[in-house]
Amino acid sequence: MKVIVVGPRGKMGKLITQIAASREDMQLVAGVAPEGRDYIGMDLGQAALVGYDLGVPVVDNLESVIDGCDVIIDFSTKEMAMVVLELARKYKKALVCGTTGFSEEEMERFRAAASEIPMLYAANTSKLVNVMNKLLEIVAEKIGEEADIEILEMHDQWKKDAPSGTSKEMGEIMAHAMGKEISDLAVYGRHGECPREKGTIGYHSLRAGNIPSSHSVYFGFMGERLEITHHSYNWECFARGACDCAAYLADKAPGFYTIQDVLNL
Ligand SMILES: NC(=O)C1=CN([C@@H]2O[C@H](COP(=O)(O)OP(=O)(O)OC[C@H]3O[C@@H](n4cnc5c(N)ncnc54)[C@H](O)[C@@H]3O)[C@@H](O)[C@H]2O)C=CC1
Ligand SMILES: O=C(O)C1=N[C@H](C(=O)O)C[C@H](O)C1
Repeated sequence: MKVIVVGPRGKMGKLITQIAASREDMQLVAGVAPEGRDYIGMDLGQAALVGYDLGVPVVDNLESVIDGCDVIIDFSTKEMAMVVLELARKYKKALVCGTTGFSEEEMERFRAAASEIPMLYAANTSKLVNVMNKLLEIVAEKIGEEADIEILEMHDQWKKDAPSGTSKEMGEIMAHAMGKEISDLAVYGRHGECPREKGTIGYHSLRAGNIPSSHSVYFGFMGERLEITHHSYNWECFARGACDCAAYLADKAPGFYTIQDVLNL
């Protein structure tokens, strides 16, 4: 499978490049970085600190290399992801997008592209987060109406979006399990709102140092609470998952795929 990585010097892009380079089922064909970066034209292996040359370049124009790939892996910014999406559609290339921070309209563009290309969107490519999502679905279905539900997520100081894509997805999963729409339940940054409004889901975001990612969901009852938590120690679990998603698309027809399909959850 021939792979292009967008943002190969980013936290995720670098790891994805390193992991893809180590996989026998993948061949990297280029990295795509923003115009003006001093590593444009450099070997992708050097730029992404793989430790050896890959014999393919980092370019600043996706369109100049897109013909040579089977799949594009995008963990960049919401602006660049939209550019990548349109080019993937134009050239009929499979796309894995793990970028977060999109509006509902932008998410709809990913779903629309699925009639033309194999499209996999995953706000979180960690296996254990997606197992946690299954647990949340069960718990919300059983006790969601009774509990005060609060989501707390922690990330590094550089993260561009809040709340995290994962926490938004967790809220949606729980709302659906309760037969509701998250737009009717969500309260962002609850502090200040007292007493707590019953039947809502609160979101709390904390940004500090280089915390890779933590998500906790609290189900508050009278006299007891249930907490379900995932911590990542670094970003490797997400990068491995991203490469598994790309490999999953190898023989797929156009359609909208999710990490749940990849993990068979
Ligand atoms: N789905 C998942 O499991 C995960 C998703 N993410 C998401 O992935 C995204 C990236 O996260 P990080 O790697 O931490 O960010 P980062 O800031 O370290 O990397 C972003 C990369 O995108 C590149 N980029 C920006 N504009 C570009 C353009 N016009 N052309 C080419 N490249 C461009 C930057 O040069 C940079 O290398 C975020 O939205 C984050 O929330 C992060 C971790 C896991
Ligand atoms: O930016 C990150 O780091 C992460 N972003 C994703 C999100 O917004 O949920 C996934 C994971 O939490 C890491």
